[in-house]
Amino acid sequence: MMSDLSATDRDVSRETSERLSALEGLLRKWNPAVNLVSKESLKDARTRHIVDSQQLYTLAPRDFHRWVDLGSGGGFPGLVVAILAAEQNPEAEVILVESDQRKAAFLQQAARALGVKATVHAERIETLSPMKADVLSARALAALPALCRFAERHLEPGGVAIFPKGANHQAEIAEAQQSHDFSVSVLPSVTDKDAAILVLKKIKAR
Ligand SMILES: C[S@@+](CC[C@H](N)C(=O)[O-])C[C@H]1O[C@@H](n2cnc3c(N)ncnc32)[C@H](O)[C@@H]1O
Repeated sequence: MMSDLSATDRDVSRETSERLSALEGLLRKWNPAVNLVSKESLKDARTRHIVDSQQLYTLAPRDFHRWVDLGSGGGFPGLVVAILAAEQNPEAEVILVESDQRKAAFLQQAARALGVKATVHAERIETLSPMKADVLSARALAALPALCRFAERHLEPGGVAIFPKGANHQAEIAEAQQSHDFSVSVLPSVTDKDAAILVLKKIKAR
């Protein structure tokens, strides 16, 4: 595990830092009942979930209008994005999509308790009408070809997709290039030396 003292963690206001800590508290409280994240990952929740999500925010345009996080689970990265946007881009919309009703209830209640704006869609991505996002994210949801299909439907032309991926990311890129054209930047993760963050633009089916 690499350092959790990334620049992203230092450069937030006290209120934002308190909200991030409160999210960690809510995660620990709800996790035994709802299984939001693996029990093992809670030992290092700040790095594994919060800092891991914060680093994605820094890769998006600062003045994004609508960020859609697909398969948000316990709120990673979606709730962290909503917390950071409350300070840095308060007019922006943050939309979380989560089909598991209990997890969606957690997301709704957590956003309210944290005092941040987030819209939760408790339904399957496949049944949503096009979301017109200018930033789309998904962590641990699906392989890259499937994420590209979601992006085709939900990302505006000119938008950016941010997908954190594991050690297998190069193979996933090669597979996705069979079905889609896109530009991709492969960036290192500050929380896991084997992981990468893929930033895709101009995603189009071949
Ligand atoms: C492995 S979890 C990852 C959760 C979170 N993004 C994270 O990284 O901690 C994947 C989540 O996506 C949700 N999910 C899976 N398929 C979905 C779909 N088709 N539509 C909406 N949510 C979906 C699951 O319920 C689950 O909470």
